[in-house]
Amino acid sequence: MNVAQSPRGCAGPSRHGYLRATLTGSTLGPPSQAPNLSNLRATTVTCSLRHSLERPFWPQATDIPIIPPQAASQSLLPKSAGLQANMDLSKRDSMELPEADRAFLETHLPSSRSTSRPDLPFTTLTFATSLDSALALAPGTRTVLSGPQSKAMTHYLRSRHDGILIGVGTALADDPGLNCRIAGVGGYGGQGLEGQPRPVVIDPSARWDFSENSKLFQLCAQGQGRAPWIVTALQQLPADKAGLLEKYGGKYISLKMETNDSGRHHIDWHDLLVTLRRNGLRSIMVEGGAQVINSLLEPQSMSLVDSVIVTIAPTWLGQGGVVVSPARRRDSTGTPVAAARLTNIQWHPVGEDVVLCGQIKRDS
Ligand SMILES: NC(=O)c1ccc[n+]([C@@H]2O[C@H](COP(=O)([O-])OP(=O)(O)OC[C@H]3O[C@@H](n4cnc5c(N)ncnc54)[C@H](O)[C@@H]3O)[C@@H](O)[C@H]2O)c1
Ligand SMILES: Nc1nc(=O)c(N)c(NC[C@H](O)[C@H](O)[C@H](O)COP(=O)(O)O)[nH]1
Repeated sequence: MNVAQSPRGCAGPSRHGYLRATLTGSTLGPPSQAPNLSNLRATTVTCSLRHSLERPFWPQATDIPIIPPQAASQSLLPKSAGLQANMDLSKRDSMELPEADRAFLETHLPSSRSTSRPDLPFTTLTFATSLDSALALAPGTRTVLSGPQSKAMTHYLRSRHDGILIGVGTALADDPGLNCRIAGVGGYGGQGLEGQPRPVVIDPSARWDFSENSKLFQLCAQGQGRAPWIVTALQQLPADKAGLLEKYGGKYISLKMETNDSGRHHIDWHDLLVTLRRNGLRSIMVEGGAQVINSLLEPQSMSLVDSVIVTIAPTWLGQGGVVVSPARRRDSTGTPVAAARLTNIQWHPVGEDVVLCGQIKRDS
């Protein structure tokens, strides 16, 4: 089977359009732990760099394992994974990212590229996706996509940014730690909280019912992470939650947000990023989920993104997942056009995944 697709798994901007597969010969190759497609000799997927709009045309993944078994124990992990077996238990949770797996990132990171706007943080959009552009099997379902090496890469990215931003949907689904577990950063053999990013959660109506038992606050208590800043549209804040945040050095940030007819909030990304910069965050990695990413990829916001680093796992999650797919865009004649395109592209195999780095093309 040989197909050309957009990062979200589409073969064309519309049923009658034709996606120009601008990458010849660059294929992901047969995923080493692909679902059992024994009737196919090889699966070659050529990923174009354009977000198209149509629903993915991949067949429903029904009778095939949707998540290949991860290496069940450390002893199965290749040494290069940085998660060697028999590690010193005091660093049990920490990871390492070999130099060979980090050098290619350098030109896409804040230190080597400062944002051209001093009032804004350097903003990196980074997430892990399936071959059909899904972040998770279903809303509210935390789904492991990254292999151990690209997971370590994500944690390395966290050590290189002042802040890490998610939406409340991710906080509710994952109970995430949102810290960095690279060996040598604060809490993992380093000083204080050096290298630990500030978690930022967009939660307009304060839906996140966090407590001392939330993973993030447990890490704070252990000196292995920072307390979150929660961005809300509320002026009156829940006192108990505000008290818990303050206890660990976090806070609510109230920001004016537009609401649509159904009462859904829509943050102004420029306002948010200026506010975070004013609070001292010089760089932010936006990790997801899909609603956060799709809104940041809207025409009026996408120019705020300085760098894109996407981990593509060799897995189809099938229809019904949480999909990254920006809103439809049309040209002046009303014809559907690609929503966004990357430029200055680099593809790097990391373990069984491939990592795509680039910048959003300005005339996207
Ligand atoms: N694979 C990955 O890299 C990755 C990363 C993050 C999350 N996830 C997964 O994605 C799922 C969560 O994604 P999701 O899309 O459901 O939720 P989300 O994390 O995008 O949060 C959605 C909520 O955040 C707020 N929000 C988001 N964008 C906003 C905007 N522009 N203005 C105002 N408020 C905004 C709203 O309250 C919205 O309901 C979970 O299953 C999680 O495990 C995967
Ligand atoms: N890079 C990446 N690969 C994945 O397979 C996956 N599921 C996520 N998901 C990101 C999301 O933001 C998760 O909530 C945090 O990754 C939680 O993980 P931590 O507890 O912070 O380590 N990210």
